[in-house]
Amino acid sequence: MWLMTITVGLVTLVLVTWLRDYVKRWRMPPGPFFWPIIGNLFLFGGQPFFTFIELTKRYGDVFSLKLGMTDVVVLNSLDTVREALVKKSVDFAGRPKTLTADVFTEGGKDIAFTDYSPTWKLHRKLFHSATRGFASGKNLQSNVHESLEETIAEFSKMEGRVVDLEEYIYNLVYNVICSAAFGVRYNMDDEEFNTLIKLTKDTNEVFGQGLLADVYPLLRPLPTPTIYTGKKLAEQFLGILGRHLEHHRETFDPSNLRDITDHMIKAQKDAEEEGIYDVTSLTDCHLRQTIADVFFGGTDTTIIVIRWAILFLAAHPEIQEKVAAELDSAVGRDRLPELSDRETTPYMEAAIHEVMRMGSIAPLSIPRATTVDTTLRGYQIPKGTWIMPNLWALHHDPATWGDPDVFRPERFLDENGMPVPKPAALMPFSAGRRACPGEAVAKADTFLLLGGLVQSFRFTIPEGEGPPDFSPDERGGSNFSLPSPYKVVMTCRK
Ligand code: HEM
Repeated sequence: MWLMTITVGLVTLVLVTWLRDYVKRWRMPPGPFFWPIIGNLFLFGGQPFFTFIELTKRYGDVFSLKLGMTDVVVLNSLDTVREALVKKSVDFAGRPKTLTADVFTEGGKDIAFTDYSPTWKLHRKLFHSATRGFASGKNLQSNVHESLEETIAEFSKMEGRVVDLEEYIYNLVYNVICSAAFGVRYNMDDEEFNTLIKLTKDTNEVFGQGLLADVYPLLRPLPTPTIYTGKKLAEQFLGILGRHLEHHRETFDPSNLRDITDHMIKAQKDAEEEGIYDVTSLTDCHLRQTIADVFFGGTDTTIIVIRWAILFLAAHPEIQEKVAAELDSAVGRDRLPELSDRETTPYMEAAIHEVMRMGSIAPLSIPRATTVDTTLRGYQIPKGTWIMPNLWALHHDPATWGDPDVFRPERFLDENGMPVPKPAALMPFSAGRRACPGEAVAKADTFLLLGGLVQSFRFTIPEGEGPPDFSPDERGGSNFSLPSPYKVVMTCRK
């Protein structure tokens, strides 16, 4: 009898919640039918940025879905993204509160996954000034050059062979990020280097697609093996970062800021001296979390950009030749490209824009959440609704780009080969209050790495292979648009 009562009670609760959600939906953007409990879960599988484009045909450029029992609003056009992220930037500046984020951010002490709050604002401000300072300083360039020289030597040994460069690019970029974050450049066989790489890859594997408890918060108290593994991974990773932070504090010299950690310590000290901040939000735990953001925000993204770039250039030899010829005339062949060369290499910059547009590395950005009850296009959006900007849709909209599936850097240049103002619809780093604060570092790294590689090698598709497939690999899921595994042949240009 009691089993029957519990079952009837639960079914009634589920139906009442479902009906209440349906009533709430009347004033929200339209969307497809959703089931009790699972909602539209199946529409989020695979590569949902494609599914969402299909859904715009029926529901328009802004629509509502249910991810389990969580409300999600998807933005599929420049207009809706700008209205939400730029015009109503505070209303849309939150992040969903998820168990995945809590496990890795020691309860929300980082920047990327923390909700909109005074502490987030403070840390973001410090991070922004630290990364800007680092991106314009001389250390970034010399760090990249050192790592690049090693990789160029290694690539030279593989001249003429058919190779998959994924692992090499991963190690190259990871090393560049390590030296940006805490000034250490590792040998490829260094134990700590390989531990860091393994921890990052394991973390992405275990948590890449999030936990069920993220969309069913009632499951949060359940101690699952995945959460246990995640906590262990986070502990080990943060332990290494913590030791580097400690060493930086002991050896800190304000007249020689070596890396982002030093820039952060300096920004922290300045903030303390100004005395206007709550020092309880300036702990080493926060700082360690910020450094972790550099890893999780900067590695995969930059690796994917370089991998897309090599694939697009190998598949378009005439464009690769133009990039190389411009580097030859602006830089020559006796030194690696430097940041000051960016001003005299507009074609290279245009090619990087085009890689970021066609590749759309973070196709759904990082989900936002509304901080208050708000409106969009006259529809109501309740506080706490998850917001997904479909950057892939913006970057592949035929109405904006004409021929979105063609790799054509010229679209960012005028008839004299000079840069045109950056189109508003190009936003690989998103927009508004939470737009990527690592943009300056990412652009500097990409220019130096790609410039050095194209200056040194000609990349070609192996003989006998047809044109490569540019559709993103399914392994990237909803988080990343990454190229499918591919091989190239390298010929030395020097
Ligand atoms: C090509 C490389 C990169 C791409 C395409 C990229 C893209 C993005 C995107 C789309 C977001 C979400 C912004 C939003 O919610 O509106 C983001 C956030 C973020 N990125 Fe990047 N990123 C890149 C490189 C980097 C690098 C190198 C760093 C660190 C040095 C970094 C650190 C962060 C952080 C900390 C956030 C969270 C910002 C916040 O929540 O306030 N990113 N990035």
